[in-house]
Amino acid sequence: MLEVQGLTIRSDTRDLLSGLSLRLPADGITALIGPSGCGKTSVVKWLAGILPPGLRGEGRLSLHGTPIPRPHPAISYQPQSDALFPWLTIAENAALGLEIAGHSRRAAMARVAPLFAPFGLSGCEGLFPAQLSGGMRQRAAFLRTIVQDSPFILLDEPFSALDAVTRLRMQDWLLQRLGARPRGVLLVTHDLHEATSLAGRILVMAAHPGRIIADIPVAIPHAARTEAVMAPLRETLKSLLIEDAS
Ligand SMILES: Nc1ncnc2c1ncn2[C@@H]1O[C@H](COP(=O)(O)OP(=O)(O)OP(=O)(O)O)[C@@H](O)[C@H]1O
Repeated sequence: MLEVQGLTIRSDTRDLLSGLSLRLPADGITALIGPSGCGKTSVVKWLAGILPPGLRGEGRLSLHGTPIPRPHPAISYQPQSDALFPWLTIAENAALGLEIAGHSRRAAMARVAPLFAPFGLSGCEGLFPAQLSGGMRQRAAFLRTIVQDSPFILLDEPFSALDAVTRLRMQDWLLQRLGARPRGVLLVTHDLHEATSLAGRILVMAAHPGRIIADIPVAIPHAARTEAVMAPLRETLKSLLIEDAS
């Protein structure tokens, strides 16, 4: 269990978040939804230890009850922008997280190689990020994050640039991968279908200041999450988001 307690994030002019607490179980997906600007990205950036200049965060982070520093090797992060290095090939970018974690380049490359095909990136290994579409770059960034061994993963709108079919494919792939090798995922998304089809828990944030206004467990097995079954939950989430905006 990864636990954040009493997180406050301030800019020079205001408190973006005030006293936010959340728990990320070691298994399954927790979705974080909320209106634009409520602070979702700031929460994950704080967790990843890379809050930008201009923002200051204070809070406690613990792993299985023990306080840990940020950044921490137990946590990997896929930012909203793909953050691929333009001077590295797609294969080198994809392998980078493993190399930083101590794997040799050869071992890291061998580990990422089988994932290019399922990610629709076959033949792109030797290309540079500028030669790929936005959706392809996002898949490469997802590959780089997911291939790492860290038990907790922060995904900030990881599929936002993908077409509908590729997005569904990547979502299925993520569920299968987590089924085979459980990890704790915090998924920031604006897509209520994505949240309700993937998450075991949905945290709803409100703005001014950013805070969590609902923590909703989703106990329905993934195989049973049809449109009709999940529609009432999506309506509940919509009402919470609309109530906050009005
Ligand atoms: N470097 C910064 N300096 C000052 N304020 C910032 C900085 N980065 C973000 N903010 C402010 O923090 C607030 C929260 O931004 P954040 O990106 O965390 O929201 P979000 O919920 O992830 O939004 P979105 O859904 O649009 O991605 C916004 O009001 C934003 O203007």
